[in-house]
Amino acid sequence: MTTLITNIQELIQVRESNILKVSGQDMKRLPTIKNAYLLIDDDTIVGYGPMDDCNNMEADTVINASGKLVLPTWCDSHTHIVYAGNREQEFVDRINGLSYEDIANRGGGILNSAEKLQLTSEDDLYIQSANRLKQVMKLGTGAIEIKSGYGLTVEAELKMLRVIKRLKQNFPLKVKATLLAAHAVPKEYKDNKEGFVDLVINELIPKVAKEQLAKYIDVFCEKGYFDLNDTERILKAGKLHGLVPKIHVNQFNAFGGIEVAVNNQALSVDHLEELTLNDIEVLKTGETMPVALPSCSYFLSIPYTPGRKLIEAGLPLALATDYNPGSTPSGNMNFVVSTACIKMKLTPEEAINAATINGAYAMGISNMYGSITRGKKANIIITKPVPSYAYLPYAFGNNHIETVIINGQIV
Ligand SMILES: N=CN[C@@H](CCC(=O)O)C(=O)O
Ligand SMILES: [Zn+2]
Repeated sequence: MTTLITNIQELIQVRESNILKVSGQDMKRLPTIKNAYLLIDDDTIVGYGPMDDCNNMEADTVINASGKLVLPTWCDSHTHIVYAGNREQEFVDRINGLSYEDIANRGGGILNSAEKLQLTSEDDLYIQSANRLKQVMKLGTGAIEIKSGYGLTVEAELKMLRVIKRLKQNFPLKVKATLLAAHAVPKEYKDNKEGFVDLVINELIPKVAKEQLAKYIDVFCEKGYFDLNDTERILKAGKLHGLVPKIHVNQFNAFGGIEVAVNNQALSVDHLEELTLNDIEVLKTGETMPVALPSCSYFLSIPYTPGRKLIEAGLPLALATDYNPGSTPSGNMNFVVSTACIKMKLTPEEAINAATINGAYAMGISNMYGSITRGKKANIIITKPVPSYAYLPYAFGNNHIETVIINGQIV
């Protein structure tokens, strides 16, 4: 089955060669073709070019995209969309003066979500999560990473990962699973964090690896959660079982977690709201993708990741939502792209590169997703009529998407 999209006002993020990420100055460049066509065969991009080259081309379905833009779907490389219930009461508590830390210290936060999740059946958890996934697909997300981490027991973590597996089987978009093995110290281990890290290393990681329920291993490396030694131990144990590190780090404090991640060949380091000059130097020594989560900064009123500094140091940058019930109850990549432009001073070109090809890199899938390239998956967004691609982040909060195509099919 072939689909031909014609008269595209501008085809965005066209990459002739199959590059895996863009860094530094190159992020300012967003290759496009004006007045273009795009040809899809089944689930694959097979052709594109100027309309002048589209004469007499035939297809089973023809979509006229006159006045509209076509771009690759968003690649959201950091989410926690499998969760139970919500935490709007904590939101109100923060409005009334409590901090995220105060709420965590009194047993709320991640521990609150873990309690809810442990009491929720696997089927109910699946239904709640599937609804969120449907919603983000409509918002243009065509590839997504989903973490565990609200289980905090071996059984509840496995339940989360089995739900992610079902989502992967039942939805057309690309799903990559991460074992967020150490997200918070469970109440039962309050005075025995070592014991919990031992459980993660000796039981949880081997079980998850044996059942092939995750590809990546994550730790919340942060004061009051897991320190450098815990992080190192867990990443090493994960690697021994074939899991690739991809960690939460530098959200509230910068104390060397990035170095641990880079030394363990992490695929990405995520958050980085706090960043030292040394962190930037360390990042320059490896292939780890820095990932910014601007919706989290927005929601918690914490600093934005200094994306400009990273890009000006020649580094790449990816953008993701962090969709979760505590710090970012939103999976809207369009808002993320706008907020990166408005608050982090990324140009529209940089933000779109960060949310497509670099997001795909942060999931290890940029060979097949994240750009308009022959042979890549036909995952695309067709916008409503808009004047230019800069209009997308500019007119923030509006829905500019008309059609989302995933694996060659309209969703
Ligand atoms: N920071 C750690 N984990 C999540 C938030 C978890 C929560 O508050 O439920 C995050 O990435 O922001
Ligand atoms: Zn997160």
